Amino acid sequence: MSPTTSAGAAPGAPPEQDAAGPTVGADAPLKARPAALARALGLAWQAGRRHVVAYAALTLVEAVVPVAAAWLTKSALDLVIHRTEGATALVVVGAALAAAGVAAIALPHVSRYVRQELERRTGRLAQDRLFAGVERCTGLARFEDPAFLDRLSLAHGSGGATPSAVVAGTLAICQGFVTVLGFLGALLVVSPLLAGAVMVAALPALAAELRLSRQRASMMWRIGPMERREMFYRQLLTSVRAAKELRLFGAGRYFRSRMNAERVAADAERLHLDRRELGVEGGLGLLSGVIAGAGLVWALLAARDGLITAGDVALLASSIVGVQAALATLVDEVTMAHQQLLNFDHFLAVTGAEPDLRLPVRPVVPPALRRGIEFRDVWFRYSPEHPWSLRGVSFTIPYGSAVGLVGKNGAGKSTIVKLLCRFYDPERGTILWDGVDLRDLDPAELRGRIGAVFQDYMEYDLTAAENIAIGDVAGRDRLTASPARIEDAARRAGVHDAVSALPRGYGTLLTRMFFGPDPEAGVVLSGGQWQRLALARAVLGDGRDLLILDEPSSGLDAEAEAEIHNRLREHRAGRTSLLISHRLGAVREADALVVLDGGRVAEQGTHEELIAGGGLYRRLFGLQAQGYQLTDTWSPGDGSPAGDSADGGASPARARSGADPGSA
Ligand SMILES: Nc1ncnc2c1ncn2[C@@H]1O[C@H](COP(=O)(O)OP(=O)(O)OP(=O)(O)O)[C@@H](O)[C@H]1O
Repeated sequence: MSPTTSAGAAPGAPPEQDAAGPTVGADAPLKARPAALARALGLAWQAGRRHVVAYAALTLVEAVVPVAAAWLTKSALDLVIHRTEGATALVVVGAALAAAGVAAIALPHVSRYVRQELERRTGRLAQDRLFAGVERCTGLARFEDPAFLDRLSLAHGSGGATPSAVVAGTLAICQGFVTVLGFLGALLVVSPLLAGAVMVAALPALAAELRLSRQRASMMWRIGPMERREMFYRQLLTSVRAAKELRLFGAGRYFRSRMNAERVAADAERLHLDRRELGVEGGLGLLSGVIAGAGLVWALLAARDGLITAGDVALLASSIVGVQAALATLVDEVTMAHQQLLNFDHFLAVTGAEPDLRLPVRPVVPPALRRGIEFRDVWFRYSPEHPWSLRGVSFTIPYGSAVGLVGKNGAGKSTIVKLLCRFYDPERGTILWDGVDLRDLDPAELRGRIGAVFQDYMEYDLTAAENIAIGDVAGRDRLTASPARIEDAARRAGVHDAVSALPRGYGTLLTRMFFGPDPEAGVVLSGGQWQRLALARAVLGDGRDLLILDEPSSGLDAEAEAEIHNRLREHRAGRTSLLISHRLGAVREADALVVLDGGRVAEQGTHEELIAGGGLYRRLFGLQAQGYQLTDTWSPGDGSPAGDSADGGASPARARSGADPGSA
């Protein structure tokens, strides 16, 4: 299966339409789906039923108030001018009018309060659902798919606010309808013709606004990649890691101009749409104004001729303004809800996406490793557009033995590690865990049996203890490793002394990010100390069947590296492990070595066998050993014991992480 297609899709097949929404990675949706509306309302309902009900009740009352106020004003005027009733009626109407005024002032505040709480609740629920959806991506391929990343950022932006905005929008639409109907009723009483004209003017406005909202959603989709690139440059310009190089190379200005260029391009798209909106909305506003003006002139003339009363004129004026205001709100709300729903589709696509890796219907719980792990004719590429990274790789990691993986940069070593952890599936061939295909195992269970230090290990902005405890997360809300286990892992990784010497020992925060008044609150570790912490994390889970060490000591000084390797050798004793290092001296003692070249296994055997074989390994080893000779006696390729000397072999080289031994 290709890593970029949905689970179960054949390589090269079009992406699947998932049940919950549009396909992850598909084009921008342009039609709001009723299913999306139902899901958004459902989410808001789950987040806060009482708030939805209260908000609905308040909205309906708000809808009726202006119509009631207009009728009451008309009645009051007619009572005053025609004196048909006594003072009591006037007092009642006046009191009712005052109550309507109070309601008109107070209700928006109350409903805003309710709406804000509803927003917070749905926002929390939506965020949790979104990240649960992200967690369902058990592999890595989705995180390398730009279309998915765009969808994710839009989903993040829209998911939290959308359900409550859709509830508010739907209710505002209902409110608009009630208000419009009330005023139209009033208008019909005074002038059916005018009522018709006001209504007809509103329909093109509705259609135009809907069209604009589709264009806005599509524009947001188009500028998504620009915004992501802009964000990348922004983060780069403020990142501590990048600061050294940016200053040394004077590259800050270059990245600033690229950041600005992205913003300019995105803003040009926004401006284009804003202009279109201005034209359309300005034209529609003009049309409404003409209708309202004509209606008022007619009403004044009709009142002068005695055809209608002064109260009717007041009612007509309120109704025209009320209908147009309600229609404008209606149009705005429909547009807004439509746009929110289009964005909500991204949320649904992420939360409803199938897992990126095919999961077995009845996953096998991986048995404790007893025989070993076998790569059998494994072919893999990161996507159909990429070249093969592994081409028919076959080798075995026998139970209880240490296998070293060596090869030049790009040979495929880290790719093998990623396949072993099942971050991707091979396109052809199989990886067997005691004879069981990795694809038949539960990925979480499989990963629970593996301890690993990755080449690009993480540095968490947490305490030292937490940085280690993350290596064995059992609970959902808290880290469960005991202080004794954490300390034991730190000792094995040779970082206990350094951590103990920190201002607050294991409780020291390893970042200056969350700064405060306390200078001891956070410290910054050296690269090698961070690497040791990553190592401690990997060796924390004691019962793990397989230990993977991808360049575990690249950042350490020579003495520290020797010490760490001794400790790790003790820790590995009798365990199954896969070691990757460009420093061949660090892996030569492995039980077997697998040499990769261009995604193929070039040779396999013990250090002695490979040296005797005179192939790639011998050449690489010779080149490294040459750099460490006290006397210049080694000649690459002659296989003389000098290369196998203590200096040439066992002493750790000072190559940096990722250095190509071929170019040492
Ligand atoms: N995420 C990725 N997407 C696309 N191609 C990738 C990705 N990761 C690695 N590759 C490609 O796969 C090939 C093997 O890379 P890999 O990282 O496995 O090599 P490596 O032997 O670990 O190299 P190094 O010694 O430099 O760490 C390379 O050609 C690389 O460009």
